[in-house]
Amino acid sequence: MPELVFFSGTMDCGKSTLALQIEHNRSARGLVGMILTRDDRAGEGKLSSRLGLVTDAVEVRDDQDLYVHLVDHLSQGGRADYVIADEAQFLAPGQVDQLARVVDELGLDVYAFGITTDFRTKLFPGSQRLVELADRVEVLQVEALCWCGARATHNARTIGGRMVVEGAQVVVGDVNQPEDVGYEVLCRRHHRRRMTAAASRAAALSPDVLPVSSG
Ligand SMILES: Nc1ncnc2c1ncn2[C@@H]1O[C@H](COP(=O)(O)OP(=O)(O)O)[C@@H](O)[C@H]1O
Ligand SMILES: Cc1cn([C@H]2C[C@H](O)[C@@H](COP(=O)(O)O)O2)c(=O)[nH]c1=O
Repeated sequence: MPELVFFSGTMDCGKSTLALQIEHNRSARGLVGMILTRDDRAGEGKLSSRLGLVTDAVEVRDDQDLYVHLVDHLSQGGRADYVIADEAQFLAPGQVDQLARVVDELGLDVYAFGITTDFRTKLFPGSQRLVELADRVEVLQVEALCWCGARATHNARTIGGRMVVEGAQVVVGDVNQPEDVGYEVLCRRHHRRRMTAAASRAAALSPDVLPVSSG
């Protein structure tokens, strides 16, 4: 049975790498994928991984009907044996419904990849709809780690190196960007305490935590 699968995790946990591996393994067996993405850091119409791999993709527009896109493609003689949708958190909920229709009515597997929650720990609308509709939600096995060594479960946004909890939901960016808008993955405990790696280092160096001299 064809499936809608949502591969989810924090930023930097290997989602795009897995998307590219699925694409590689299937195309090596002669299958043809329709690769969709939105706002990849590598630029328009790209699906890229931090391991350096990149492939061309269809850049999804705000108002694009993904079911109609697939039907048009197939009816014009194009081929699509499966669909990969990266950065799926940026899809509109209606576009996730259209992907479910691609599975049910066109009989194609759809593999969607994305982060579940934003820097405020709130669900992205597209991810919420994927959790609601997916046949399976898979959490990636290669866990990203918080600076403390615990499994990273949340995404923090930093501006000029300081963690923020207010702002626009969507700001394209990367981890390890302390000068600008950046992101850092944290465990829930340290996300709640707004304790990034830099903040923990600063706290360790603070005179407040040095031993008090008895002399
Ligand atoms: N230099 C490196 N050597 C080995 N693995 C790396 C290196 N750089 C990044 N990675 C791996 O790539 C992962 C990020 O992959 P990517 O597909 O870009 O993540 P995502 O799409 O989830 O944000 C990291 O968690 C790490 O496992
Ligand atoms: C947490 C969070 C992330 N984003 C953006 C930042 C990146 O451009 C993508 C995630 O990409 P990745 O391949 O999973 O690393 O999402 C955002 O816009 N808002 C957020 O709250």
